[in-house]
Amino acid sequence: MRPDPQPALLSRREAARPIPTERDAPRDPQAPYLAPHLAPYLDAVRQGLLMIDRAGRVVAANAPARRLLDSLTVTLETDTAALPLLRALRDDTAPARRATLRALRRALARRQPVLFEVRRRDHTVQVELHPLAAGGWVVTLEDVSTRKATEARADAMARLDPLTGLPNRLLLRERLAEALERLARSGECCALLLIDLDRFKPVNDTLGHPIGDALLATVADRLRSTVRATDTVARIGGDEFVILQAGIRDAAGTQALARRVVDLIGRTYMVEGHLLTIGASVGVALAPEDGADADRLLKNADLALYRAKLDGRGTYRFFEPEMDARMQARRKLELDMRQALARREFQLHYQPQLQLASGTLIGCEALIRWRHPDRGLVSPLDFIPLAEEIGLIVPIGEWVVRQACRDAMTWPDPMSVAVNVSPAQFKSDRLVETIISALAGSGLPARRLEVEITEGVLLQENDRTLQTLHRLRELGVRVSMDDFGTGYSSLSYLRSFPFDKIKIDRSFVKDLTSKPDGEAIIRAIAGLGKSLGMTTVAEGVETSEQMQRIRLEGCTDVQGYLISKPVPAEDLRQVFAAFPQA
Ligand SMILES: Nc1nc2c(ncn2[C@@H]2O[C@@H]3COP(=O)(O)O[C@H]4[C@@H](O)[C@H](n5cnc6c(=O)[nH]c(N)nc65)O[C@@H]4COP(=O)(O)O[C@H]3[C@H]2O)c(=O)[nH]1
Repeated sequence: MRPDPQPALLSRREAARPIPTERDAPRDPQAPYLAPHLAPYLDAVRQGLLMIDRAGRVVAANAPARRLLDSLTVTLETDTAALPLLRALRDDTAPARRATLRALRRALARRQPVLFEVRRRDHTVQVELHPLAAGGWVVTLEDVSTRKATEARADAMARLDPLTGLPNRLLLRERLAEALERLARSGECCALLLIDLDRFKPVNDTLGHPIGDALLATVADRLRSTVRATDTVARIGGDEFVILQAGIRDAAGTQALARRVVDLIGRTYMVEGHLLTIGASVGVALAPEDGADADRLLKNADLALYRAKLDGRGTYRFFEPEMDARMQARRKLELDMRQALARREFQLHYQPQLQLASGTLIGCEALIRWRHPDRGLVSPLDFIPLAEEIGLIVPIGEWVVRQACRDAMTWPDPMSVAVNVSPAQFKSDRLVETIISALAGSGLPARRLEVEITEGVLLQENDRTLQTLHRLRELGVRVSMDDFGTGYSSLSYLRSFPFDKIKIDRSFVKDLTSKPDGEAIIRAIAGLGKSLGMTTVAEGVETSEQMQRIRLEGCTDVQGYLISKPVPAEDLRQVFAAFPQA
């Protein structure tokens, strides 16, 4: 037997009837809809309530329902047919209205509950239809304008960076999508400028986050002040900003903007009594030539930014297709490097250090080499920075320490071995444990191991770094400061930790004979070392004249091609034999 077909909400004829208007309103509009004895109960309900019978007629409506319908400028009349009434509940926006009607039609046909929202100016009413088992429907109406306004505010907040008030990555993405749509529709081009602050981290680390935050807010103001109202300035990361330049005609305007950004950000800041200088590197990608989708544009702007940083920072670069090729090469290097450890392609070379007073060799610095299957011997300068960037320096550095300790055990006591330790290794937490295990595994006494660090190490998380350095000192490992004088706070770092040794950068040794102040600098550092009880090693000594001067200026040790180039472990015996034993 076929089930009883559910009656339609309205017959065709009824549905075609126009919605009654104010003019047709009965004298007592409440009368037909609620039995007088029910009215006080249903009118007390907060929600609007409409009851629709099996024939699709509104048979009851409480007062809140009438008020809400009124607010939507829909009039309820005697004998109002439900479907035209529901149809009259429409959004002001055509697409939303079509979607609502479609959902309504489907739900009515299948007799399923349906919920939709009706927006009219600043009003939003939520309408919910529930089919009744016996036929007919109950409709609830609720004013959700306040909730909607709160949600809209929260939505807007979720798209803003709270610190600077600038659009965040999410909003930037939306604006970029709109710009690309305009590009497809009307050919209006746009540019994406990716801005990375140079030297922001040291400010944040040394002066604290409140100062860093205030600085970022000022940077945001400066960026805002230099763009047009149609452009978007966004903050998408700690010290990363983006400008989406809309409606550009040629690259000249973008170039001028990029130049302005570098100049503006590079000007001095006064933040809570601190005079600060930072810089900006900018990578630029243009749509459509550098990409017509958001991901491609962002990626290419990022490649251009990478180039700007490589070229010394404080500058801007436009994307060029060869940058992509270079990045591919970098990726290949990265892949090769990841395999190099397992394939035993790394090797240590050692460069001896000579004690000037005794004329004896006191130890060697371990310098890594990569014997690449296709490229031959690769200099650490060509792969250590990348290894640091991608964190691979941690396992590589571990291998260096273990191998260096094993090799040093074959040298005459008390010759020591010095290893370079990168900032990323200090961050990894494993450094001290690795060193303890390398010493234990090789049997090398801690006093024969030396750790060389550069200013880069001390620039990061100072307290934790100093703790690690102190732990190493407690083990008996010596700590030396490498490339002294090349950073801008070398002197202040000498006060923060009792280094055993200062290594004077080879640029000063090179200047020794060519620049008048070369001698004075070496003399000053040697004097400083002496008064602080630290040995001083001059690096990069290539001529006997340089060695002579260095001796006169008071340095204790020398290292350089004059003594020996870095050599493989197996050639060291020969080098040692050429010098008197300690
Ligand atoms: N022109 C000239 N150069 C001289 C002379 N004497 C030594 N050198 C070179 O100067 C560099 C000294 O090492 P560094 O300043 O620690 O600088 C090192 C160090 O920062 C890094 N490095 C090397 N091995 C390691 C390692 O195992 N771990 C880490 N983290 N870094 C390493 O790579 C840098 C470069 O290493 P190398 O290419 O081996 O370059 C070495 C060495 O070969 C000289 O008389 N004249």
